[in-house]
Amino acid sequence: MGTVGDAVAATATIKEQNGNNSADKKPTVIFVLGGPGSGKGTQCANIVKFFGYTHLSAGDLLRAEIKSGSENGTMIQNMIKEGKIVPSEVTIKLLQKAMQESGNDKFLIDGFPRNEENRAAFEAVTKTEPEFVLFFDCPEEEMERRLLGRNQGREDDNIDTIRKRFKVFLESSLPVVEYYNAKGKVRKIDAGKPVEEVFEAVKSIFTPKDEKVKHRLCYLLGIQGTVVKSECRTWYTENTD
Ligand SMILES: Nc1ncnc2c1ncn2[C@@H]1O[C@H](COP(=O)(O)OP(=O)(O)OP(=O)(O)O)[C@@H](O)[C@H]1O
Ligand SMILES: Nc1ccn([C@@H]2O[C@H](COP(=O)(O)O)[C@@H](O)[C@H]2O)c(=O)n1
Ligand SMILES: [Mg+2]
Repeated sequence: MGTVGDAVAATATIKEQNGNNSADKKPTVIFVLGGPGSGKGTQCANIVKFFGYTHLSAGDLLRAEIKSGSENGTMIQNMIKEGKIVPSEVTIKLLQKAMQESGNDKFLIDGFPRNEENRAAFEAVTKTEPEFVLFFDCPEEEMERRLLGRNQGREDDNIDTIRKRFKVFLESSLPVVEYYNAKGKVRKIDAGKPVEEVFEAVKSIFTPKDEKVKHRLCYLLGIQGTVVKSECRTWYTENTD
């Protein structure tokens, strides 16, 4: 398992390769975490449509790296088959490249950071803290059912690797969620529900408070026949700064 020492070494290597980018404007980053099969990719696709973020899945980037025939391909493939976490240096380089190429400045980084080494190296290299962490909380039996039914030809969607991935999630990834929770940055979603219901909860996290007020007011004004104007005023006073 990677240590904080490894993370510092990875940071030094990436800095050497990238030069000093400290003058660059920092992007908005949201980390999307949750167990394997909790629905991170599914919900990120919805968030992209509604809120204009660029979705970067660390797992997808690693799988694309294998397909590209890169020198790291075999190592990455073996790690994924075993449900292990690829060294941060490799994953962060892929993330940084994808961020630069996107032309966007708002990112959903899905499935990263997966362990303490990922977290420390990303912050050290990019000097970027996430705006918040969207955490999909889902029972293990439900995640197992979803992964076994996913049918996308993923080499790690078999029961042996799934069990290894669950273990890594509990031992290495949950502590990262706890780290951000202690900083008040975690927005937890009950991800065991149907896709549409989960997205309703996600939307309310991404929708600014004044937008929520506007939507509610429009709703109340739309049914004015049954809801009197004074009730609208009371609601508005109670729900605005
Ligand atoms: N809320 C849901 N209810 C039922 N099925 C779902 C739900 N969300 C996603 N799924 C399905 O579960 C499977 C896994 O979803 P998804 O790929 O989004 O998970 P993930 O968290 O990205 O998983 P991984 O970490 O393995 O990449 C997919 O087949 C998807 O269609
Ligand atoms: N930060 C990460 C993210 C993923 N991996 C490896 O990829 C596998 C699949 O990831 P998904 O998010 O697509 O489920 C994962 O099990 C790891 O082997 C990684 O190393 N580091
Ligand atoms: Mg995914």
